[in-house]
Amino acid sequence: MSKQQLQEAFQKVLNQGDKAFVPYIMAGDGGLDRLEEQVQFLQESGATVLEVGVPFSDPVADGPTIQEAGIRALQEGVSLRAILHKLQQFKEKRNIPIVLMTYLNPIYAYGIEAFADACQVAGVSGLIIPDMPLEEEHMVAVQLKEKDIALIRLASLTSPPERLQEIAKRTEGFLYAVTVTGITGARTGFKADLQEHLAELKAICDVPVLAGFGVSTPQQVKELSSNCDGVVVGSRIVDALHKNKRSDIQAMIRAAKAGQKASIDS
Ligand SMILES: O=P(O)(O)OC[C@@H](O)[C@@H](O)c1c[nH]c2ccccc12
Repeated sequence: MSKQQLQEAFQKVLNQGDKAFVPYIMAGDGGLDRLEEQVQFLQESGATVLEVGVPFSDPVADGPTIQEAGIRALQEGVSLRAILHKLQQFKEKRNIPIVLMTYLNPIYAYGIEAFADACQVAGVSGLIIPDMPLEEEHMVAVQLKEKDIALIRLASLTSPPERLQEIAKRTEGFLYAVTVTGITGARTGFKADLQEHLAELKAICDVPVLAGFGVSTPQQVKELSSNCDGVVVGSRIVDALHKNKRSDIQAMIRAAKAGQKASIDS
C-alpha cells in the first residue's frame, strides 16, 4: 500500500506533464503540535510527496539551516517515537505520502522491527537513511520490505558507474540524486556536468529520479527538472517556515511548477 501511494503520487503529476516537488521539513521545529498544520499547508500548496526529517544530535549530512532546525526541535524534546505517534494521529486526514528521513542511530535505538511496525501504523510510505551504505542495509531493508515501506536510496556524485547501477536497481519509491559533493543547504551553482549525470541516472532507473541538495530557487528547480522527474527542496522551506514566510513557499512552489512545465515545453 505505502509503496503504491508513492508511485501513484508521482505518476499523477508526471502524467499531467508536470514534475514532482518534494519539500523537506524538520519535524518538531516550532513544536510538534505544528506538524499537522505544516503538512496540511504544504499539501494544499502543491507538494507531491513530503519528506519529514527526524532531529538528531549528529546530523552528518546536514548544513547549518537544517542543523539549527534540528537543534530547535531537540530543545522542544521531540523524539522519533513522538513524531511517529503524531503522524499516526492525523494519518486519515492527509492525502500526501510521507517519507521519513532519519539517521540510522535512532532506528537502532528504537529497535528495527518495532520501528518498521510503528512506521506502518503511522502511515509512513518511505524512508531515507543517509548514513546507511548499501553494504549495511540488509537488516533494515528486510524489515521495511515486510511492511511495504519504500527504502529510498541516495545516488552520490562520486559513486562509480557500477555502484550507481546497483543503487538505481535497488531503490524504491524514487531515486534521490544528490546534486553536490557535500552537505545540505542553499548554493549558488552546480557542477557543469550535473545535467549529464542526471540524464544518465534517468536512463538506468525505472522509478522517478529526483534531484536534491542545494536547490533553493525556482530557476534552479527549472534547470534541474529538465533532466529528471523533479526536485527535493529542504533548507529553503525550513528557513521560510521558521520565519513564517509562507507566501514565499507558495510562490516558490507555484513558480517551480510553472518553470518545470516550461522546461518540458521548451
Ligand atoms: O536542504 P537542501 O539543500 O535543500 O537539501 C535537501 C534536504 O534538506 C533533505 O532532503 C535532507 C535533509 N537532511 C538530509 C540528509 C540526507 C539526505 C537528504 C536530506
